[in-house]
Amino acid sequence: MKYPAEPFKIKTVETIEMTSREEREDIVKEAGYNTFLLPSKNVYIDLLTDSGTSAMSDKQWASLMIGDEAYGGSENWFKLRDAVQEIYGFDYVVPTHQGRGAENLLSQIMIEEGDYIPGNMYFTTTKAHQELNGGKFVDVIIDEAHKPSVERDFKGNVDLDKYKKLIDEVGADKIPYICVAVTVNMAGGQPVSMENIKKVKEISEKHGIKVMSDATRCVENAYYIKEREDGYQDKSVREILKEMMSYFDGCTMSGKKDCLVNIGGFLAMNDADMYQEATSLVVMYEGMPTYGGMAGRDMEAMATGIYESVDEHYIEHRIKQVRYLGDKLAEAGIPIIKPVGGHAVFLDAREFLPHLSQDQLPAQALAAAIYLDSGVRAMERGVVSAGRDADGSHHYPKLETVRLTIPRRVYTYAHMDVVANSVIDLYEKRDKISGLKFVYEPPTLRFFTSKFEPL
Ligand SMILES: Cc1ncc(COP(=O)(O)O)c(/C=N/[C@@H](Cc2ccccc2)C(=O)O)c1O
Repeated sequence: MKYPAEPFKIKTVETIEMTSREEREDIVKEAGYNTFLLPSKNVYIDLLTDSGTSAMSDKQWASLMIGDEAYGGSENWFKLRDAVQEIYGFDYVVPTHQGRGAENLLSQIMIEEGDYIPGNMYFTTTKAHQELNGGKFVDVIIDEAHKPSVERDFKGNVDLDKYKKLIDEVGADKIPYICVAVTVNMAGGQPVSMENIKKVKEISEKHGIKVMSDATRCVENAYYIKEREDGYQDKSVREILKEMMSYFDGCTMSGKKDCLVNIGGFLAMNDADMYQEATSLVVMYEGMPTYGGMAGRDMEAMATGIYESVDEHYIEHRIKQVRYLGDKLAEAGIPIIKPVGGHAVFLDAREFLPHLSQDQLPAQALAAAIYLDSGVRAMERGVVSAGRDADGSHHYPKLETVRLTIPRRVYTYAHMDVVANSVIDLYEKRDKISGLKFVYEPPTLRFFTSKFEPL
């Protein structure tokens, strides 16, 4: 079915309020035209992120009642460890409070000053932790990933020639690992094919380079392999996911996405020595290696969510609900990144607002305009998110986008219609949208807390 009905019935509801246009003008000004700084109570449909915003199932809520809050050896820890071993296939698991906790551990363990970390397009926190430990991120994604209107089945793929060229240039001994994100968030939630993962593994093994994954949205990636890659149509998403992860030496996981929980994450690996290092480090940052910054109840909920995330009906609806919104916008001629990704529809702000240069912060301006128009909250994924280069100038990314990020099991198709209608109405009066300028800019990860004013 092109757009399947929600494979769940609603048992608990959380009412959402609609503000007036006049109220939103004051609210967005108070938030410095930064959607991260909007009070949740003033947001009608919240598409800021799919991180930590999923609806938990009744079974997950029941998990909270069997939280074993023992400081060491919590029963919930063993359930989480077993779930990771069974669904992803890694031998060792170190729990962390969320993805950044795992990125911190991995970067400290694997990276030395002057190392190079190739990856399929940057992600803000991943790159920040790599650089914090003296590493230099090198983008080895295929060129098409930086071209919004170019359609490819697997736009998240690694460009194998770029990867091999980097190895030849800097030497394999300066590359502790390649980080393959599945899917690629900043490219528009674009997947990586199984064939590409296998080839990356082959090249890496030849040079003694480890292959790590940012597995944050790996179930969505597995669904695209089932849908688009020859030889996988008759396999279950669960089987595809297991095969996919078998080519990695380990992964960082933000459980707040595909694992369907509000908090949680882990670092997984197959190497016993690396596990030993990680367990001695985790106590510094997250707590015992049997809770890693999570309560027992959260570990239980995550173990349950891991099993639910590979349910065929759940993941089919998840992907196709996002596609529904993307298709509606594309049919109306709205410029979006194509093909539609797994977790969000990305508006091409450069095409949407051709009268604004990147210095006028088009994606930030468009996100603020959408909130003003309809109370829908989106996220800027352009020059503001990209930050500044070492010489202090803006880092101008090729992609200047606004991300409409769909939480899992939260909204219905009717909400998608509200979002689509608002964006389409705004597009018709897009020339009225003015640019923004910084009035406050923090030194790192500026998109979270910067404040702006209309030009
Ligand atoms: C591919 C990938 N890898 C790691 C992480 C970190 O995981 P965590 O520490 O948040 O659990 C994330 C988090 N993505 C969230 C939240 C976010 C984070 C930074 C800037 C904007 C938004 C988002 O995309 O909305 C991710 O997408």
